[in-house]
Amino acid sequence: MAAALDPGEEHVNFIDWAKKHGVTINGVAPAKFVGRGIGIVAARDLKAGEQLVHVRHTSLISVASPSVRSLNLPLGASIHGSLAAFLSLSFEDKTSAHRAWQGVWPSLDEFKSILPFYWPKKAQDLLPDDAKALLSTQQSKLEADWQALRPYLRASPKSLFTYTWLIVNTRTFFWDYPDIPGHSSPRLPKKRAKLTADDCYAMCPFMDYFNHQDHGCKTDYDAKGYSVTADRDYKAGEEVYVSYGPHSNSFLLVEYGFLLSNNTCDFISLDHLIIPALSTAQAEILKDDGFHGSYAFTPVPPYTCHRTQSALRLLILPTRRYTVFISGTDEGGAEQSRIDNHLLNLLKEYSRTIMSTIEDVEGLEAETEPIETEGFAKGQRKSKAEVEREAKDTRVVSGEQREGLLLRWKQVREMVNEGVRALGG
Ligand SMILES: C[S@@+](CC[C@H](N)C(=O)[O-])C[C@H]1O[C@@H](n2cnc3c(N)ncnc32)[C@H](O)[C@@H]1O
Repeated sequence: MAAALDPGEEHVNFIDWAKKHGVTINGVAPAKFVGRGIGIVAARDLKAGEQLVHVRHTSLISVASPSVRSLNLPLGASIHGSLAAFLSLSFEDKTSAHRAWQGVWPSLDEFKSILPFYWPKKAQDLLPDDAKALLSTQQSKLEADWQALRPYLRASPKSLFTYTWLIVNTRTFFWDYPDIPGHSSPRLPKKRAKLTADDCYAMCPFMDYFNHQDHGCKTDYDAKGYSVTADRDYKAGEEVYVSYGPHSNSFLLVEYGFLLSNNTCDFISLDHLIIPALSTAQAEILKDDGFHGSYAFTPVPPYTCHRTQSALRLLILPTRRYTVFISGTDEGGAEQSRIDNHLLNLLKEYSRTIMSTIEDVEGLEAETEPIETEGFAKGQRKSKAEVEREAKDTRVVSGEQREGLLLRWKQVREMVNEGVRALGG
């Protein structure tokens, strides 16, 4: 069991604040865990089914909260961007009601070492393709939100907006406003029937202390608020997790800044191996049929999903054989060995790329000591020397970043090797 360490004074203050602001805490407490920041520990033996935390709905920060609505942010701005704008303005407001909560979030320096968003370009360029694609989407969304919201941010710098945007990215929970009655209310960001997953999240005090495992405690919500219930018995001192969803390690790395060593939801994307091999006509067919991209390979049977099987069939068989396969009139058993063989060759080719990429990552010059930088998150203005150090920081790969890259590539190599073995290669 990993040691649960004293989290520090600011967390004691926050717990006091949380209890006075609608958070009920039962048998758990925040603690520091090496390599995972703060997490939640069982403060006594816990029984399966016990409610561990309840957070009153009025304590959440969502775009329906009166303090966010009072900013009159543009209706067209994304929910993610609007929450980040609210947090940026709160950070600069010494009288903000959320100061005790902000004080327990990770610092900018912590984000810089773990989130690929802040990594030097040469380290970002060495991420696996699926992680690179996720990072590029993240960068575009953040830039679009900054452009839409900067006129509303008074003197807030982009660096602060970026930090709060990433706080929202790593610390929100799904929330579809069950406490707001009716189909259409001025407090809802859209008519209820039109809400998408991107419209539905909220910051949730204390709940955002829980670290992730692929299986964890049950999280639930209703009009009264959010709750966490023990999924099994826990011994005092054990870390208590929730699941953020069935995410691959590439997703966890880019969106949250960590990798699980044993992730039953892990997979690799084959998009970069299949999509470039498609002709324009084949790509159009797959787009029309809703089968373009997201080709997953898992290291356990059945290894590939229906989308991957469909794309491989279109790629190497006559189009009519693809058509009967996707229509379900023929399961394609007669051609399965040709498909498997093609996949085997793709995996072998990928295996060679992985070997040379691992050499490139090992060759990255790593700083042994992380460079200390002070940020606005601690309410300080930067000196010229600090600004210069930060500029250097963006070019130097830290030992932690290099180790993260190396670990991810080794996990990818293991999954590819498993595929090669399973396909008889
Ligand atoms: C919702 S917060 C959880 C609390 C956070 N650890 C903290 O220090 O405040 C999500 C962040 O926690 C960290 N995290 C969550 N689960 C983790 C895990 N299994 N291993 C390592 N870090 C984890 C990541 O930095 C992630 O971005």
